[in-house]
Amino acid sequence: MSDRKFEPKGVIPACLMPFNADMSINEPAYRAHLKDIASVTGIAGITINGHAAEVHALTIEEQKRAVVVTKEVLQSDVATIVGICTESSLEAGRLAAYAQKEGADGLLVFPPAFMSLGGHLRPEMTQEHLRHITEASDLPIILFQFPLASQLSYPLDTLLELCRRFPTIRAIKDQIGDGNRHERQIRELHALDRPVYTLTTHSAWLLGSLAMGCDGLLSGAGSVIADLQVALFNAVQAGDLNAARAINDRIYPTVRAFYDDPLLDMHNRMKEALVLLGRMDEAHVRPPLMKPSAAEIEKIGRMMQLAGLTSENVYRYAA
Ligand SMILES: N[C@@H](CC=O)C(=O)O
Repeated sequence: MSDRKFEPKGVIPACLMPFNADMSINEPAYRAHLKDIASVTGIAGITINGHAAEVHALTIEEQKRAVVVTKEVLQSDVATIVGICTESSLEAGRLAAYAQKEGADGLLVFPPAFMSLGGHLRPEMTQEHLRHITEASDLPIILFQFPLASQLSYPLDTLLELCRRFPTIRAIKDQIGDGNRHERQIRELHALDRPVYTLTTHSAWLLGSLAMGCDGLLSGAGSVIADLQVALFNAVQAGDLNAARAINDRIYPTVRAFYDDPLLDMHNRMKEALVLLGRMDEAHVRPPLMKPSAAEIEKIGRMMQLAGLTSENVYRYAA
């Protein structure tokens, strides 16, 4: 276990998971990718086993192996936040305990996907899920607040009650998708007796979201543009709107490359971008994700050019 107490705020990129053509994990490429992200000055940690790493397509053994490999690469230099994404609360508890034993610094807790069939009407089920996790581990938790449209988001009252009941919830990763609700959540989480941070993952409108008072961001796009995200966050924190808008202009073409419909291709496209930028040799995704079309890969290349990103400056562009 790490001896540092991790505070989940600031810029926390979520890494990708490189695969070989036969769909096995490309461990050397994963290690190199982690090193690239970790080389960015100013990040607060790296999230593994998240959407960006195609966690839905990783076995439990692969998720555990990813924790071990990540710790070998990052050691105690950069905080490791482990996604806990499983349909089973028992499995979630076991994964959380494993992550803590292997030295992780925090957990990113996903809602079980089957809860979309009415979980918002049974808040006690979410409490039970979190009970299993918090009894297995006392690591700081980032609770993933899904988009309203997903039917997996926690109603505001439920969210606040979860934060009151489970003191290790220290932040939410917010993808609620509605600006009105987003701002209200930020304010009400800050107003709790034990304030809870908001890490935005509204990666398609980061500037607006950060300006509402977020405490940081946790985004898959950090696998490619972590340095620009750090620069944007710092400019917003400093209240320097002109600088923030200038950085946002550099980020914007990458938003079009990664986050245009259909959203589920976002991390798939980031892999293609890293191949185009010379940071990954190959871009394979596990089905049901499928390789973007040649036309889309061409668009990704064009957007990287528009953003000014090159193999020489990627991860250093904001400097
Ligand atoms: N918004 C996230 C995806 C959700 O986990 C991202 O930007 O990668």
